[in-house]
Amino acid sequence: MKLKAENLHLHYGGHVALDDVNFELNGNNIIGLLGKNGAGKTSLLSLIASYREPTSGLITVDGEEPFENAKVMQQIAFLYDKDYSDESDKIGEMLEGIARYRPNFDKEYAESLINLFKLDREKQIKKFSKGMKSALNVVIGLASRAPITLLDEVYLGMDAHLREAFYKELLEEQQRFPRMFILSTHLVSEMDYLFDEVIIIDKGTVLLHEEIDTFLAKGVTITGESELVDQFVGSKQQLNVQKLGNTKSVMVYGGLTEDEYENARRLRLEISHASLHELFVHLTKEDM
Ligand SMILES: Nc1ncnc2c1ncn2[C@@H]1O[C@H](COP(=O)(O)OP(=O)(O)OP(=O)(O)O)[C@@H](O)[C@H]1O
Repeated sequence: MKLKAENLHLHYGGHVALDDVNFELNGNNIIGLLGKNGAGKTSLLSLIASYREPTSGLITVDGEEPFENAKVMQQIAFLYDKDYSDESDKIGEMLEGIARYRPNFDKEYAESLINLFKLDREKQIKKFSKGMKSALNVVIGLASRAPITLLDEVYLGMDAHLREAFYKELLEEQQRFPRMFILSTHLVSEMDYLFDEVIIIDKGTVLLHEEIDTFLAKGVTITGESELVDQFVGSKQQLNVQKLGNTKSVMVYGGLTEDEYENARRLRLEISHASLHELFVHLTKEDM
């Protein structure tokens, strides 16, 4: 499926939550949607899911706008930290209801996920713990097999074991039934291996959208004797600098050429790649 945002704006009264957002997503990839608190991730996902209408600009799914468009809405599953405090149904009853409007919903798969996450079939959903409610969202999100699945911080409250089970299941499911997943997260270092692409949103605009390998290749840390590091770094964009005695470590953005790698070896400088977490933190810090 093709998901396209063109000059997208969303205002809440006088507050600008999304400011000229543009991107195009094609194909069956897992996309990490990263941004600091309040950057606009949930706002963007709610436009894609047609929970809201853009103030201006366009969001399209295979050329069609999702807002109040039943055909497109069926193609998109949006799972978020929903308030289940009035939900007196048990899990079986709830999934029966969902299966009625989700054409690809796989009940057998849902049952296996309920077992995997050890969700209590006899308990009312409103009595689930926070982690269980999140696991329920994962069950709905995966078993719906919607062509576009949006998971907004869906791990909230899940303990480390549950999260690991979710990540493993997501990757296996993506092998079985490839589709587009967009995952918003603050657990960048824990989830980086899941992503094929990354979108970083900052203050309501898209700071970057890249394939993960291309992006990661751009973040390089050079460590060595201070003067040599300074000489090597020259006018490159510096994301972070650390000094210890006469040793300096500089994280640069933009990647290195083969000649530069060779030069670094000659100067006995140590080169390492920055992690997604490091790149994200330094690209979005306030004084950038
Ligand atoms: N219903 C609303 N009314 C007014 N302002 C809102 C509303 N929802 C969000 N905002 C504001 O819009 C901006 C973007 O919020 P949004 O929830 O999209 O960010 P986010 O990136 O998902 O944040 P977080 O990581 O904290 O969940 C924030 O400044 C927020 O305060």
